[in-house]
Amino acid sequence: MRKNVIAGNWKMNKVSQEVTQFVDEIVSKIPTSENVEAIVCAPFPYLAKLVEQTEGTALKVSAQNMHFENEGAFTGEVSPIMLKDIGVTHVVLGHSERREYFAETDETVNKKVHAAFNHGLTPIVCVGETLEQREANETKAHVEKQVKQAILGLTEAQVAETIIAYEPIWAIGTGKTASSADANEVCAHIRQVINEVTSEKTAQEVVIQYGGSVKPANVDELLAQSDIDGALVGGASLEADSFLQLVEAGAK
Ligand SMILES: O=C(CO)COP(=O)(O)O
Repeated sequence: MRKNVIAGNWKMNKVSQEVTQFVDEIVSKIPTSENVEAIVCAPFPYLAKLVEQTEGTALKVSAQNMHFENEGAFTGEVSPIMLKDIGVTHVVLGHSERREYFAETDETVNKKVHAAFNHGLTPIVCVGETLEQREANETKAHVEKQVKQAILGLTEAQVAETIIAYEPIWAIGTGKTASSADANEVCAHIRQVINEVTSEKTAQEVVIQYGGSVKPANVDELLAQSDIDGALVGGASLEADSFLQLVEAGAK
């Protein structure tokens, strides 16, 4: 059975003292259930400290981006080797904010997914449509293209380990959540695409999260859907109490 992966994407929020306080408040309370995996996706300056603070606990630490090269003249970038070196386990790739503001493309996402696996990091690959695409009935075709490009060239075992986050762009930070049925329909389509590219067995193993205004009040209904296996959460992951409630919902 697939577990729920609840990942809190802090985006560009929190300073050192807030990071420490967050961890202190929740680390001993994170459920150790086999049904759930809890991850915080923090800004680069706090990753090493977070890895130390969460050592031996059920809370995992993710970066929000990385470069695909191992090293070199890429001023301002962080490599997969560096993330692995400090003990980070996951990396968010292709978030819509990176695609929109930082020229991330399906091609660079694919390179980064390969780099993640080459260095033992688990990628959380974000896909999702704009409001215009949804209204033009292009959601499934768009998401299908993003997923296919992201996993291009991976082995079936790597596809099975990839976490996919379906985040409709119009639902991010807007308070608008896709209805659980609509979200599930797209997540089921993603699973079908993976089935076509790999196999039914692999498609059944892949964790597919929903993201976009997830909060304690709507998480149960979303997680009850057949093809939603967790959530990638922005705003509601910033408060320790609210993040903990989301993880507890995932553990049920
Ligand atoms: O972008 C998101 C997580 O990556 C979603 O953000 P919100 O939960 O704030 O809508």
